[in-house]
Amino acid sequence: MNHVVSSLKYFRFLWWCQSFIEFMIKLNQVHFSYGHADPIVNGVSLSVSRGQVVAVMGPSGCGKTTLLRLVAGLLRPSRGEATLLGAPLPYDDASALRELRKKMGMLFQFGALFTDMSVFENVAFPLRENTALSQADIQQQVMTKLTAVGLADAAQKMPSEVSGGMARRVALARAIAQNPQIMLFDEPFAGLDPIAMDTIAQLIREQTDELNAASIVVSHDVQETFAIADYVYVMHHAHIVAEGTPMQLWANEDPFIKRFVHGRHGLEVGA
Ligand SMILES: Nc1ncnc2c1ncn2[C@@H]1O[C@H](COP(=O)(O)OP(=O)(O)OP(=O)(O)O)[C@@H](O)[C@H]1O
Repeated sequence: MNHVVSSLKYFRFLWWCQSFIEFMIKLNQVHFSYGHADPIVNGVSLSVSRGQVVAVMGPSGCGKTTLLRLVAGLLRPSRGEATLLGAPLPYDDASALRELRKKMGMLFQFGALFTDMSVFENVAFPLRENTALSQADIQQQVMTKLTAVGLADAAQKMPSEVSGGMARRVALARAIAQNPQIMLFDEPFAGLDPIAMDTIAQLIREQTDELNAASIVVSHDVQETFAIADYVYVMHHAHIVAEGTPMQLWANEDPFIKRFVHGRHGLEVGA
């Protein structure tokens, strides 16, 4: 009897472990090119499990944003497979894709705010569009997110009345308004001062932990990104050329990785 109980405990333990290593995002040998041009993403595999912040870094033009668009299902791989929440992306089923996107929060590089809506309404927008929350719940959720990005006082301002850095934080609050399970951030630190950068980085970490979500951060900023990432992929010329924990990449002796990680980040594609 004891034997059976301990076996059951063991299987429950395995199941518990599995829930932690479950991949929320998985790309398997994904290829993509725009039209007939050279591949922009060439045989890329990556995975992100629950509660992980994974960074994709690399020089300008190496294909990072394209990779994020492939994860979001905005682009379809020419070869390979993209799996989200355990199932292949349903490219041919628009309504399934729409439902899936409701579980995603995306902050894209040029994700502009709606200029004719207040900061509050910008953050409320996805909640009004995609949920049946009451006005009171929307009010509470929006103010929670605005407080998290340090902008509760700016709720009634219009986008034209806030600075560029503040607008970016509003866009971030909007991206996480629905408590998404998958969060995709394209250059979330661009145009921010060091304090705001730190706030945003910590917020990405905290939201990922609180929601037990899976986040991908695309960034050039080694310091901020390494501070919050569990795992990092480095892209160059459409390929993943290195991967590991921030500590492992910090210690990587490859000349390209050393150059990227330890200083001169402004590498061009041909570097
Ligand atoms: N819609 C498009 N049509 C054709 N080519 C594109 C398109 N979008 C991006 N590209 C090209 O794909 C390559 C990779 O672009 P991508 O934006 O993915 O790079 P990135 O690594 O995110 O760059 P950055 O760090 O500068 O944002 C670039 O050469 C770019 O010009």
